[in-house]
Amino acid sequence: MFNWFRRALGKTEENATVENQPASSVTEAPETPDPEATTKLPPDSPIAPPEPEATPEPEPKVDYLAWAKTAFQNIQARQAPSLDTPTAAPEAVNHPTENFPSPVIAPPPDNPPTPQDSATNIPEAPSQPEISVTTAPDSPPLPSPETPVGEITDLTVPATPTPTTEPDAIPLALDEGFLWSAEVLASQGRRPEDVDLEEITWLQKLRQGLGKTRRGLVNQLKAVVGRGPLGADAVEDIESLLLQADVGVAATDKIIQALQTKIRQDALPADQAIDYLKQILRDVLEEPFQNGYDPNFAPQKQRLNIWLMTGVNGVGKTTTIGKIAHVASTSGYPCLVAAADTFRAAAVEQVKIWAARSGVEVIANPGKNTDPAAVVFDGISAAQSRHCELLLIDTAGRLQNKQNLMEELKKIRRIVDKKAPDAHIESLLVLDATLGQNGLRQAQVFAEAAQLTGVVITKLDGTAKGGVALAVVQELGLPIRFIGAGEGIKDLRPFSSYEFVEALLSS
Ligand SMILES: Nc1nc2c(ncn2[C@@H]2O[C@H](COP(=O)(O)OP(=O)(O)OP(=O)(O)O)[C@@H](O)[C@H]2O)c(=O)[nH]1
Repeated sequence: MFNWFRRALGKTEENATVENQPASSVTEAPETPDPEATTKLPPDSPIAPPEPEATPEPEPKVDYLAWAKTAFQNIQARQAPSLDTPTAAPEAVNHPTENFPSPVIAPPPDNPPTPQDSATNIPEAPSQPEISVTTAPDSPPLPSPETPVGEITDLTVPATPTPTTEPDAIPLALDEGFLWSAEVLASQGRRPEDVDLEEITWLQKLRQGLGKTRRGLVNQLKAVVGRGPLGADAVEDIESLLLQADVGVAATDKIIQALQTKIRQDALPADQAIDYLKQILRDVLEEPFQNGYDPNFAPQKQRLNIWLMTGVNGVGKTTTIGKIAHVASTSGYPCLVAAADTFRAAAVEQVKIWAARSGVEVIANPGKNTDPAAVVFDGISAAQSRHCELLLIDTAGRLQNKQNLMEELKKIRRIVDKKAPDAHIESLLVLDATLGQNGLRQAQVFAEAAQLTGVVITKLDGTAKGGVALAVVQELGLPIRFIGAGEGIKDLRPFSSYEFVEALLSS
């Protein structure tokens, strides 16, 4: 299994750090965001006006096709069925050459994460919480490094069936989608031998999900910016395009101001203007990192991390909990779920189903209208006694009224702070991207009561336009931590502003 959190931390091998993290993503940020951080950009400023251009060193030109073929070969070799007769595992290809050698075996990811070992002998819990024990599904054996070398003949191989066969696994093929994904990864400085099929699959899903918005945006944007310096009419055109993409008024204004500043100086050709627009969107998405939020988001090892999951019903909160549990447990973080959405009995059952898919245990209290604070208390006790590193707490998405809901969230937070003072706590709001600006209003309601520290955006594979990501960052100043693009257990990944913007604007 691919360790998505190690990737987010800019590491693809043990203790190796890929030199590809964009500058803004490696700044060490204090642990808890300081809203009054001095680095806050003045409210009315456009994106920081462009620095005087230093003559950059010419970037070594990457042969993206060679890079993609090398990555493809390594992935295909890892997909090849292992045979009985072990053979020496030659070095992975990492120096693409024109006439490609026959595929070589890249060693399987080092120290692959062990599946969540679900404790079967549960210690007597002090209270009477019900603990549903699930065992991690038998993960398929990793291809042995001795997998034999074979000639590449068929460039399309079926994707390896995953333990829970994904509804729409994308077959591996060296096609346009693979090449696009490879270029996105290569341009971040990744090495072809490190790339995993899961990364390619995810990037293709993300690009598909944002395809409709991208086609609309890019074609019309190119027509507008291609006319040279932005005049009033051009600004109006771009403004309406961004608003139609759910970017929201505040983020749109900021983007337009930055674009005008740049294009007023140079009559940029359309492609360069689009590249500059990409940079502006990345700057908007990464602004929380300038204000104290850590750009690298992963549970801290050897420590209890508690992630409170909030959001109204229907946005995909339960599904998201199951998906995050899957990412965490397959990335080597012992994980537990506390079903504290006790307002709806069905919610507890639903969380159990999703957690079982990820082989993660659920702490729940049977019975009607159980006190969610008691479930949280039991969940933390269980996580502490089992030295879990990640406790996901599902909270109510709907109560009799907003006031009660907010009070309950505050009470849960007080329990967490009291019971686990040393835990690293995140409070993540789950937002449905298809709700567009309505989702933003929900976010504002939760922001204060739930002491939010981040956002998860779901349903980017549906009719979502994607712009809500920019709107929510601009309005709430919160970083996006995950995005979901499908109903499968693997359809949620840590958020990358670079990859999101490429999927939104790169045709
Ligand atoms: N297409 C798509 N559907 C999603 C995604 N995430 C969740 N869903 C679907 O959205 C619906 C609601 O998901 P839930 O996880 O039940 O939402 P919830 O917020 O827990 O809502 P309640 O179950 O009412 O508490 C389900 O049908 C999910 O399959 C996504 O990324 N893409």
